[in-house]
Amino acid sequence: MKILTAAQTRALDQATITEQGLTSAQLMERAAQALLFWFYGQYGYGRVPADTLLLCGPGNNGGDGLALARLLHEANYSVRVALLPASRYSPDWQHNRQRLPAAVPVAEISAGALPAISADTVVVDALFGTGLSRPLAGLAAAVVAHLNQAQARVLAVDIPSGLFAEASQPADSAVVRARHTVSFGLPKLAFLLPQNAEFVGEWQVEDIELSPGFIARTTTPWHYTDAATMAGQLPPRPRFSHKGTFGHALLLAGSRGKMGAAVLAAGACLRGGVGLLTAHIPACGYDIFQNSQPEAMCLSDAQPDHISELPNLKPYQAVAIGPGLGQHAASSSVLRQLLEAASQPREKTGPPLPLVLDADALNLLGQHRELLSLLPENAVLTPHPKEFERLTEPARDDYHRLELLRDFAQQHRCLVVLKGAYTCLATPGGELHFNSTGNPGMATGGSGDVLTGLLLALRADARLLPFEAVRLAVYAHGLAGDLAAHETGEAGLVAGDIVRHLGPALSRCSQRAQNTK
Ligand SMILES: NC(=O)C1=CN([C@@H]2O[C@H](COP(=O)(O)OP(=O)(O)OC[C@H]3O[C@@H](n4cnc5c(N)ncnc54)[C@H](O)[C@@H]3O)[C@@H](O)[C@H]2O)[C@@H](O)CC1
Ligand SMILES: Nc1ncnc2c1ncn2[C@@H]1O[C@H](COP(=O)(O)OP(=O)(O)O)[C@@H](O)[C@H]1O
Ligand SMILES: [K+]
Repeated sequence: MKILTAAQTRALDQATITEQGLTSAQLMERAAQALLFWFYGQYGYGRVPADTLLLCGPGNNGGDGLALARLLHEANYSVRVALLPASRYSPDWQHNRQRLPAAVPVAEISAGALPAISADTVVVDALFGTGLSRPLAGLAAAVVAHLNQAQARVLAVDIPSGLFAEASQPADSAVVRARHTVSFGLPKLAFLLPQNAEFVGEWQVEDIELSPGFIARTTTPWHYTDAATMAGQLPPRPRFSHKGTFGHALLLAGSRGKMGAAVLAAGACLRGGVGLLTAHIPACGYDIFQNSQPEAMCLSDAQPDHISELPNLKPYQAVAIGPGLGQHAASSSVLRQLLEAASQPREKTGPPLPLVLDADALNLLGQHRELLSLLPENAVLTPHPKEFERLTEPARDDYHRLELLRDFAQQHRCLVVLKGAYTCLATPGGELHFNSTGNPGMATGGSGDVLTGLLLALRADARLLPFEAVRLAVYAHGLAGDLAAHETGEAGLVAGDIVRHLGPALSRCSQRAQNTK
């Protein structure tokens, strides 16, 4: 799914109207219907809130609010409307103002007459949408401050008023703190960034049949990976496949006290469908590893507590390094040797050895930035924001972090997975793909190691292109976390639960096998 700018969204609106032979008021009616269904979903038919206040601005966002007020009134909700005065109202605002039944109380807001809002009022914020051209000031800002201090349940129409759709607003600007946001057609970039969570609340996107042709023709660096994007992305395992078909992966992981990271990553790699897995681990971890992962092979390092040797890479189709590695100088030297070996072409024409770098491998890269020039094309790096900062610089805000991310992936021709809620995958071509799956239960030690193992499995599978493998791993990892949380609850979720649910998560992304019997 694409994410468009506010300007592109306006053009999409226009294209939909032209292509489908609609009036703009008819499109607005679709938006209002979607909002009405949100109310039905929340309150059912019989349990309507005692007091619903619609705050309506002068543009089409306010027009949506006016249309919704009519629909709610017709559905026997007790509604009242407060209008923000302006010198100009949009034509569809005027149309819906006229259609509002006289029985609905309408008041004009002024500094001395702000609408009454109690903690029990359900407030629809239809002040400003994607037409916001500057931070809110004056009366609009006063209304927002009044609303925010009332602590009422707020539903924002399209986007919380005062929030820019794809940039930071100046600090201390007035922005509505919504509990819910219902948007139309496509998500907005602002919804995906931690700095906006306090304003956006829970968000959802309702389909109002916006022009698919226009969306397909419109270019954007931003994408949202949802279930529809991922359907059928994992190829079926051919009937006559054998373990060589899915690649032999090498995992370099673990140190004394952190063997669990190696075990979790290995488990995820095996559940990710790899053909063969070899783990190279410090000698202290040999028994632990062999006992917990009998399906994997194990190479023991000469050093007891950390990795100091790089195995011969010839047998392997992909290598991951980092989980639980520690930052010993000898392990740092192994990382350097690995990058040097991987930056040499394997065969004359073949792609470079697929690499996945995580955790301490990233911290070591941050300490030795000269190694970045050795990264082979399409190497996968999986930093969380702190690890990413060590590779680049502190970000001013979440939008700046996205810029740094995009630049880094383009400059080093690698795939960077910036982890968190809505994990963002940056490609060498400058695209940013935000992931839709996952939950706060995954904010627990070892979740990232599981992702590394799954990435390793899918990068070893030669049937998947590098970008496809990484996007699939990120999505399936989050989905496995969601399936696990269903069983354990979020607080009770541990990383091993994610491993156990990788199989079902991948199945949901798989194509049905055809002609394989
Ligand atoms: N395809 C879509 O996305 C659809 C959008 N619709 C609605 O239309 C909205 C966009 O409507 P508009 O383009 O009319 O924009 P808005 O409703 O956001 O308002 C724009 C108006 O507010 C003024 N304005 C902007 N910033 C201001 C500020 N800081 N202080 C005071 N006034 C300010 C502008 O000069 C303009 O008059 C969407 O957010 C959505 O709610 C729906 O009606 C139908 C479908
Ligand atoms: N709130 C959240 N919502 C969705 N996914 C999350 C959330 N918190 C963490 N995750 C996921 O869990 C993983 C955590 O990785 P990481 O920070 O490396 O943890 P660790 O080092 O403990 O393994 C990442 O894939 C991240 O996207
Ligand atoms: K709004």
